[in-house]
Amino acid sequence: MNILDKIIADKHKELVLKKLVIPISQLEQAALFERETISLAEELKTSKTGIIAEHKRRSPSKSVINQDLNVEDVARGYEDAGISGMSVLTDGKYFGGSLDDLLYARAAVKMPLLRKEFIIDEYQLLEAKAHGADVILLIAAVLEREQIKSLSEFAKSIGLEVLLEVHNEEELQKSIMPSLDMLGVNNRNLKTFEVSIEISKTLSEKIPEDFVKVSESGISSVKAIKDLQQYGYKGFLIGENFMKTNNPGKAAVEFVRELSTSP
Ligand SMILES: O=P(O)(O)OC[C@@H](O)[C@@H](O)c1c[nH]c2ccccc12
Repeated sequence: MNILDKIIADKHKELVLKKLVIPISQLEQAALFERETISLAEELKTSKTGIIAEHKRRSPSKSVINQDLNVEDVARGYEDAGISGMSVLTDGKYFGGSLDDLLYARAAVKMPLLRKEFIIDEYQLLEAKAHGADVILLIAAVLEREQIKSLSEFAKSIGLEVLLEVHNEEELQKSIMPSLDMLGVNNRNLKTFEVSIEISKTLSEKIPEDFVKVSESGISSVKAIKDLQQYGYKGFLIGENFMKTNNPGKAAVEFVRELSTSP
């Protein structure tokens, strides 16, 4: 079993248990369920930087990244840096995140928030909405086309935007459909952890024009972003590069400054 298979097997178990504790009706009654969501796709289309900064305590590939920070401080720091949106990892077992992280980030900032999770069930979309997300991630590597269709359509029906993540051409071809808002190319292979931003470059021309293109993972320099912009990318998902510092907000400010002053 590769790591992705393990994560998904655990997710199935986790969901069975969660549903016993918090029924769907309770999620739908949450105050945040009524909140009007904000569009990340629109933000990326008009933004100069297009950075989506992530809150990530640890990961299966790097183990501990940073366990000492407060998610509200990180969120405020990112927002003050003028980034386009924030990604909040909510998986507990492998990434040290939680739905509470999403909730606290929501309480701290106004910018669009992405629930970064391994989504396999509509229940997780209701959770995302109830905890203040604006956008959800769907990972093509773990979903059939029919699942991508039903999950993305359900997300849209409750006002959530959809970022679909692919890592190769086959995943891209099976996934293209109108209910997606943004197409993300993950530069990291989730099964082997190998990272290369060349993947974003190669796949860029295969992505239909009407999707906002996002490059994800392994981005640590302004040069990489300048390069990717040449390939039509509007969004850049950055986690570790900010989270490994003791002040991710400050790291983001410096990065944004360099990006906006570089030719
Ligand atoms: O820390 P990085 O290399 O900047 O990567 C961020 C983000 O792209 C990565 O965390 C990610 C991309 N897709 C995912 C799917 C699940 C978990 C995590 C991810």
